[in-house]
Amino acid sequence: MIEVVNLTKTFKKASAVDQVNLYVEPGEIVGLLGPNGAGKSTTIAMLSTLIAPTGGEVLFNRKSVVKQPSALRKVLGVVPQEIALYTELTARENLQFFGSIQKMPKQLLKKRIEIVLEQIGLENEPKKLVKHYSGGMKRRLNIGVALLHEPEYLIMDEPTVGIDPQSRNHILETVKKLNEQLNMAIIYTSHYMEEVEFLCNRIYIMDQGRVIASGTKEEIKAILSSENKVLLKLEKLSNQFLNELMKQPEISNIEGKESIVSFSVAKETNFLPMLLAICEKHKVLLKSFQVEEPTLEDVFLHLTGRTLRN
Ligand SMILES: Nc1ncnc2c1ncn2[C@@H]1O[C@H](COP(=O)(O)OP(=O)(O)OP(=O)(O)O)[C@@H](O)[C@H]1O
Repeated sequence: MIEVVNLTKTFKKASAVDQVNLYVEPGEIVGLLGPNGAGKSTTIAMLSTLIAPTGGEVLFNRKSVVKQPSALRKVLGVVPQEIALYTELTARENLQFFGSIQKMPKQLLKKRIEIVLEQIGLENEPKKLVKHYSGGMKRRLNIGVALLHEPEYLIMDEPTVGIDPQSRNHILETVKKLNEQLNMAIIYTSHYMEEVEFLCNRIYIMDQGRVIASGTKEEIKAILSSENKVLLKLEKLSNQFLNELMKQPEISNIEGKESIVSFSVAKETNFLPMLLAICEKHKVLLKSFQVEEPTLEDVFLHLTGRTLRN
């Protein structure tokens, strides 16, 4: 098990990571969710022994990683946010190169390269140079490099940023397979709430260097268990209608865009008579309405007053 205890990193007095506590058990997928600058990359840089903490500890099987980094390094793969590949080489040549600088035995490396190429879905691109790859293919190869030594824990730092939807789905499916078939533990950082919801068993939500919520999806959403989100589809949005909604004390987080309006309301509130009366008053035609359970995005908004992707 990897444990992070009161982990802190300060850059020139500015706190990038502030007293973070988290753990990852073998075989689970843990999500680190947070907006840009939340401290996710800095946390995993310390987790993967790339930078030293200012305070706190990283433990692997109860032993300090700072004092003894090699035990964790042996079982850890890291997929960095930046693509680090040789573009004048093929995928196989890149894997060959990265395997040999890790001093992997020749026969083992040969075998692992074939397995990894299949895992990342690049087995049918033997002659193509990486410079001719799409962004998504490069990301897949970047993941492949981290898989060469068959890690038990894999850290992935925003692996789907800036790639096409097809490659994104491929990466998400690969992550699921690695976890389900090989029991690999994955630490997955993202600012895409849907990815974290789809993949992760447990989630840590970070903001401004701190963990502001953690637990299973259900536990985190239970923070808002007293509220539902209501989505209205109108024929046409009017400002008077929105203003009148904003005056209602029982509803909050009102947003209106084009013909869609959303707001939060306490679960036990019977808001329909009030809503229909406002529609009637402002001659707004209500085409449909939907009551939804809260999402992780709603929890983030509730805790910070901001959206994840602003
Ligand atoms: N080497 C550094 N020197 C100074 N400040 C840094 C350094 N690395 C990170 N920071 C600052 O620490 C804070 C956290 O950054 P970090 O990259 O960990 O966030 P993040 O959640 O990974 O965001 P992103 O998704 O943009 O990578 C930011 O304010 C960032 O500017």
